[in-house]
Amino acid sequence: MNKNLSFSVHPLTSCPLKSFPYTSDISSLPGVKLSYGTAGFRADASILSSTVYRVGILAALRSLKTQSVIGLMITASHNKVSDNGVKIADPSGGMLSQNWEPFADTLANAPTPQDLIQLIEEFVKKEDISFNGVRPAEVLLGRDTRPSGDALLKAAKEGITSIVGAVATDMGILTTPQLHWMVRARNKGMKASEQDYFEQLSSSFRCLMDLIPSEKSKFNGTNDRLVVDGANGVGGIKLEALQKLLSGLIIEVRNDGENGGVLNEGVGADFVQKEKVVPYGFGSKDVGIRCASLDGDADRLVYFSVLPEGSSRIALVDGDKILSLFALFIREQLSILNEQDLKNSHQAHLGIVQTAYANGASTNYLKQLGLEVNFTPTGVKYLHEKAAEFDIGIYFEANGHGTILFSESLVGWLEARTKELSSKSKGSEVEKAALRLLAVSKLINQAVGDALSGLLLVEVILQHMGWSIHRWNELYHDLPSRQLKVKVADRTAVITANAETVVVSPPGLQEVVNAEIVKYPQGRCFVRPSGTEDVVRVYAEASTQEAADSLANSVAKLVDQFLGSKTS
Ligand SMILES: CC(=O)N[C@H]1[C@@H](OP(=O)(O)O)O[C@H](CO)[C@@H](O)[C@@H]1O
Ligand SMILES: [Mg+2]
Repeated sequence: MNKNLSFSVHPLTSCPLKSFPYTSDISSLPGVKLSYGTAGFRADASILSSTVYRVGILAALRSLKTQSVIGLMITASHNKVSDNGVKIADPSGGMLSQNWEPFADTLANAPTPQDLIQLIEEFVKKEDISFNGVRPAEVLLGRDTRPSGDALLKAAKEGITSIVGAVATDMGILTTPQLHWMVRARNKGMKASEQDYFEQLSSSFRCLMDLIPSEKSKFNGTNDRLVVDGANGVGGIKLEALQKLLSGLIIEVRNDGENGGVLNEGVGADFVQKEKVVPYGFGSKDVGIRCASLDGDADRLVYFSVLPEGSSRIALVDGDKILSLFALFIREQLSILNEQDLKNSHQAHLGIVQTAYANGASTNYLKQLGLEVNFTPTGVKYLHEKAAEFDIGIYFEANGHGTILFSESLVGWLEARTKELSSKSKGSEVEKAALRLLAVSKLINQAVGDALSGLLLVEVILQHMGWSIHRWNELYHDLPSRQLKVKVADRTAVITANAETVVVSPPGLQEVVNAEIVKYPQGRCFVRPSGTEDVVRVYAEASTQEAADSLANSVAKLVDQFLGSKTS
């Protein structure tokens, strides 16, 4: 392999690239084609260095194009420890702009260094990226606790600094949401260190705790205790650091990676949500206690309590229920403001965003509260984009990834109004509601779903309501559901519409699925190609578990008939 291919400056773009130390290790693996999906690039860590190197180049170009700080996170989230991945945080702290994803794909899959150089030159020209007289590129780097992180970090740094003048700043081992938070903070000219993150979360948590109505807080010694499964990843370590700044909450972290546990193996939010059993380290001693589980990079959060019968079964409190709890609290504060504050010219609009995987019972519950519920395709980027359309937009995937977005205009109004009220109506209900909303906007990560900030918000709302996890879980009862994966010859043959609830191609499939659904009371079922695995997913819901299983199985058979089994 040509290890240090020198590059001559292109006459048209004057693209001052230096060298290409990582020739493509992907091209030597026939059949491997990477695609920048909802989770960036993910694969076995041993084949990723050239990809991460190339994403380093991409991040530096993105920084030049936007004239802002960009983030590059090395993680494979809830996947196994031998996997790794890489994704980019845009200037807002959100996901990489969707119109750069095709470039990311071609860059990652370019077979030779020459192809790579040509692609970059063409893209730089097309996007009109300038190298002269502009702010040099700056990329913040983060990685999770995976052992492969160090080597991939080195590849990323080399990719970034192959663009002349570009600066790569290593922020260390972080949760994914911490890195996104830092990118957003840097671009807003705010303090952006890890300590600043911890201080913002802990001070807004304290503020919300201080605003709990005294008659509502029925918590006693047992109820301020929370046990957290850290998935043997980065989240548990960070939570242990964060909790030193908190009072009024006792957190015990298990599976923090210190005692030989393997990342995501029998632990973590993905395992708990999918398997609906206790993670390793939990059992009959925990019956009735409030427990939470983070995923490997701490951007997903679910709660659970261990059931008395057996000791491995749990009552799962998933992302839909976290969303419902948040929606109730926000709605309560907004109605105080909208109804009682005569000066409130800002009648704030609250919107809820879910995907088709949200349990139908949660959607019904939210609609019964009078809330507007919107649906988007699966993938955080779609939910986030939709939620940003509201004054306050709450989004969650059932798997526990979500957050609450506040519009800048609402935050500006709340800041001004709380100042005004603090001199004229100090201690009034209206002032408290405005202060609470402002504190939530600072506590909950505005860049991306964040298990640590989500956890603190859940905890303070439960204390505000005086609720146990059982009371919370009783908000509504989930409809029985079943998810299946079908391996087909070509999953891209499945094309969907209406937020992935209707199959438009292959023709005729939706009609036969509909004919199945009508056989089941409260039946709902949809079919979509996964964005992260080479499978077609089938989701079914019905009034009993047997019916949901039977509906899912029949539809999986239909998918198989229409699309043909995978031959390998
Ligand atoms: C049913 C399901 O859980 N789908 C997950 C999964 O996407 P798929 O496109 O379904 O593979 O991974 C995504 C990225 O982590 C996550 O956003 C999404 O919720
Ligand atoms: Mg994750």
